[in-house]
Amino acid sequence: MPVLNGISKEGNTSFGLLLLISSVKEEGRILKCDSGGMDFLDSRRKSNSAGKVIAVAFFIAVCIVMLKQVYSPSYTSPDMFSQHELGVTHVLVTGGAGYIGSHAALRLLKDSYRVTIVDNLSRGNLGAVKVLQELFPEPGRLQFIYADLGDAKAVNKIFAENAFDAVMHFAAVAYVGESTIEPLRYYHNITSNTLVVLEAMASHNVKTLIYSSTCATYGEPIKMPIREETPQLPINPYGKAKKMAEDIIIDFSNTTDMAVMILRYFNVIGSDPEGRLGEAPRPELREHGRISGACFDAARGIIPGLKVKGTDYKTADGTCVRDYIDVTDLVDAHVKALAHAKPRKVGIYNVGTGKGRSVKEFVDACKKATGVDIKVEYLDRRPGDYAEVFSDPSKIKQELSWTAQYTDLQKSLQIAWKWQKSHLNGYGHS
Ligand SMILES: O=c1ccn([C@@H]2O[C@H](COP(=O)(O)OP(=O)(O)O[C@H]3OC[C@@H](O)[C@H](O)[C@H]3O)[C@@H](O)[C@H]2O)c(=O)[nH]1
Repeated sequence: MPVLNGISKEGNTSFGLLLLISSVKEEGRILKCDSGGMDFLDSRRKSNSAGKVIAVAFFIAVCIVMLKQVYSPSYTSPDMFSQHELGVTHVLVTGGAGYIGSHAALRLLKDSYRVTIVDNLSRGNLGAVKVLQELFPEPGRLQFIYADLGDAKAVNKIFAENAFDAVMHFAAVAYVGESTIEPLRYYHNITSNTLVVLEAMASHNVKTLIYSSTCATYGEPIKMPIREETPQLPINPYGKAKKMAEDIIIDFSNTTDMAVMILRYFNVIGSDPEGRLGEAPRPELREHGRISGACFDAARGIIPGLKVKGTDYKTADGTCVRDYIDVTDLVDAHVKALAHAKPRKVGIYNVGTGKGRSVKEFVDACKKATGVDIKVEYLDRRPGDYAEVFSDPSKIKQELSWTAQYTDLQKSLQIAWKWQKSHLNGYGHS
């Protein structure tokens, strides 16, 4: 139960009752009281029948409270968010407890937006939300809602209770390797959940969407660098699910006056330069993890070494080439996209540095940034990987006046390393 462990570790009292929930499914509805709750009933049953009635009543009351907790904002009253405030944009950040979503929420809050985070905490961290809450405690700035986007009823309720001006839709599973093993999880979580978000937006008249897409939608183009017009021919379920979500968004937006921005991220690295947030992937998903997480885990001695997956690609040194974009630059692109979003328009932008670096180069930069001589093991290719992708970011530069500022890979890794070193258990224990 990763979610509940995460909650208990955070020691958040407002979530105390959720500890009775025994199963939280990533893409499903929640709620089934666990054996702990039933044992509690059993012991009452033995004593007397009056006790039994009280116990049952108590049990039902606990369940009702739990349901209320789950479907209500957990930090701030929804009333404060139910009205548009003149001149203040209220952004729904799905997946705002995750790595990129939390950095985006921080930037939006710094820029005086009101933010509602919706997250099912399956991959994100309540600890990241708590950091944001401590930074922005004023009423009406930030609320957190624990909910799953696969639950259309819950999503509709959230939209009905809040007056959103825009949606930044980050929430998604995002491991290429995992997507080849569990494709249905990816189509559900990425494609059908996007449908749920779009339907809720349509029902509640929310007209601006910034969508997190990926370079994985291009697959393995013959010509580099990748432009937005480069044909999208994804080769793994992750890329395909994101491409389908893009298609659905575009088709739907053509029938409405929605303002849509689709950002195709390249490989995101780094963390908040002020050290407040970082990348904290779930340890149990380590085998699917991204290169940055693996490098840091190896540098911290959490894993014995880094496994480089594939050395026989047709690239200069035989390892895959990627375009590493710092998360601070990425969230800046989101804020610019939000500012430039126009009704009846779909803007599609690559978000990358324009420079490709091999996995071997990445590992060298990571060794220098951490000062650790990371042990490296060379393995076979990982299913779903493409040899080389890097962006042509000229469209976003021209149209949104955005360019990557953090182009020194080692420096970005150094910033991230600082957070990693001081958060050995991610957001669990510092
Ligand atoms: O432990 C590892 C992890 C990764 N790698 C390699 O490092 C390269 C980059 O892999 P990552 O998993 O970090 O990133 P990917 O390129 O697969 O996808 C990433 O970028 C696009 C985003 O939209 C995706 O969400 C993100 O996962 C690949 O060649 C991969 O095989 C290793 O050699 N060892």
